[in-house]
Amino acid sequence: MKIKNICCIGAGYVGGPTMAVIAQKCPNVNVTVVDINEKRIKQWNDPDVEKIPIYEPGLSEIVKEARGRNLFFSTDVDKAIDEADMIFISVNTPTKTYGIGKGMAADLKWIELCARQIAEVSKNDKIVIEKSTLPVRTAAALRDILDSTGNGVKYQILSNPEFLAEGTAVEDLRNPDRVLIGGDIETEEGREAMEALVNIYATWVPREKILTTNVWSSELSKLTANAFLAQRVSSINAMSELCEKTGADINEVSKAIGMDSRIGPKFLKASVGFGGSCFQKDILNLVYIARTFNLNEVADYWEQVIIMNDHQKRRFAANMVQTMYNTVAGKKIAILGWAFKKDTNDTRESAAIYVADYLLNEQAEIMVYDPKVTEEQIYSDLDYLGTRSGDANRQAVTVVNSPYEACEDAHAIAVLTEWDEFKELDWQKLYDKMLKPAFLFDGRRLLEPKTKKEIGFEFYAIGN
Ligand SMILES: NC(=O)c1ccc[n+]([C@@H]2O[C@H](COP(=O)([O-])OP(=O)(O)OC[C@H]3O[C@@H](n4cnc5c(N)ncnc54)[C@H](O)[C@@H]3O)[C@@H](O)[C@H]2O)c1
Ligand SMILES: O=c1ccn([C@@H]2O[C@H](COP(=O)(O)OP(=O)(O)O[C@H]3O[C@H](CO)[C@@H](O)[C@H](O)[C@H]3O)[C@@H](O)[C@H]2O)c(=O)[nH]1
Repeated sequence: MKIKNICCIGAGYVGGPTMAVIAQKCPNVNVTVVDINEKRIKQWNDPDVEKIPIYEPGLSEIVKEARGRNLFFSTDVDKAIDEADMIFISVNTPTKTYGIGKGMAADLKWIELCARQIAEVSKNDKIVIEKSTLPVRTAAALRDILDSTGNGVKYQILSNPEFLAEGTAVEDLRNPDRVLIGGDIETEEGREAMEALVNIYATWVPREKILTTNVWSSELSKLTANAFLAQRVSSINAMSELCEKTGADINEVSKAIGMDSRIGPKFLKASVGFGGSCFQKDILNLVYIARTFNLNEVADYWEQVIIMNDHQKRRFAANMVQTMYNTVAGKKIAILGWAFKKDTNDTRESAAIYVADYLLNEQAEIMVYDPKVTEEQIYSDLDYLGTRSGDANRQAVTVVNSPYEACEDAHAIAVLTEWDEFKELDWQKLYDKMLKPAFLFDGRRLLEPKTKKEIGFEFYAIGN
């Protein structure tokens, strides 16, 4: 089966970069990324390619090369569905904020809307691909909806979860550890559909890295991968607290255990807590699924990863208050870094939001500097928590364009994202601008302690 037209519904952090790379690698396939968010599509089409809505190293260059050639961004969802042989669904699947499963289950309303729209518009057979992260067995619901029109159109449903990490999306897409494709391996049509998708990826991914499984294994593998990764971060963060009490150093512990080839060195960096749109949401979803099957021990086991992460964020902020003589009321605190990790402008579930909220409850005055996150986004993150009014957030928080401005007359600095540029700052200059004693809290183990202490900082780092 030769694929000529691909449609991707959802022009977000996954749909945008993933389709840009497919378009670049497969110049003979037309790729149209559609979204109901007009502003987002307008940004993707901005003549100034640096203004595309997602910051990822290397992405603007790819968009520049492929956009207008075989990569298109549009709000005309129906047209793109109609023309496509293959449709990726890459819409958001956040944690539900209402009704049954509130705060735990994945909200599948956008997925269902896509399925209904595909069913309504399609006039010829299609391969429909779950790119979004979904609860295991969602494909069965998609099939029900797609097959319910009775218009004779046949669908093959595949699961093709995305494993890219933000900040390294382009590199991860170009050189994935594996590509996972789940489908109906029992039927000829199912195998053909899987082969069509395998062929797209095989343009640039070695065949042995393309894994095919049944649909349920593929859906569940995505949740499992995120649960395992997040569990490593919570495990090392749990140990960081013990390090702080015992004189052990978490970086030394990480290195020592990571050299065991059975453990491996990655994802053992202690931090102020993991953030991002995926880990928490996917584990909560996993916990919810386990509970619906009455697997309470399984659910409790994974829930602990989240409990530990919430504790890490809270205890970092509490330690700041305690260290600064048990009060930060009226004190100016500079937060360096708002994104949930470096090299992205994404702030979803960023630890910085929760640390700031905690400090604001203690009546601190906050200055924020992040190289990629906008002022509008920072206020919207705080407003979303609903802890205080929008006016109160704007009164207590100031967003600035330079770290030096953030530190003017500050009592403390908290480094909450591991941006490389923070390592290169003129720390003497920052110190000189601050009130004394000048406190420096490193939530990322980014900074070299010795030189900071020599300057005169009261220096505290996670797990030290
Ligand atoms: N962000 C990541 O790094 C990452 C990595 C792997 C997997 N995922 C998963 O991929 C999915 C998408 O994540 P994201 O970060 O790209 O989300 P996102 O919020 O950045 O993008 C989703 C987009 O879908 C659009 N949308 C929603 N319903 C629509 C509809 N009916 N028609 C057209 N457009 C619609 C939204 O307007 C939005 O722009 C989620 O399931 C997520 O769990 C995300
Ligand atoms: O040793 C580590 C590694 C990560 N983190 C933090 O963990 C969070 C998540 O980081 P990362 O996994 O690198 O970024 P994401 O973009 O959230 O990617 C995860 O979530 C995606 C969405 O499902 C998956 O596709 C990826 O494979 C998975 O790594 C960030 O806050 C990191 O700072 C740590 O604190 N210590």
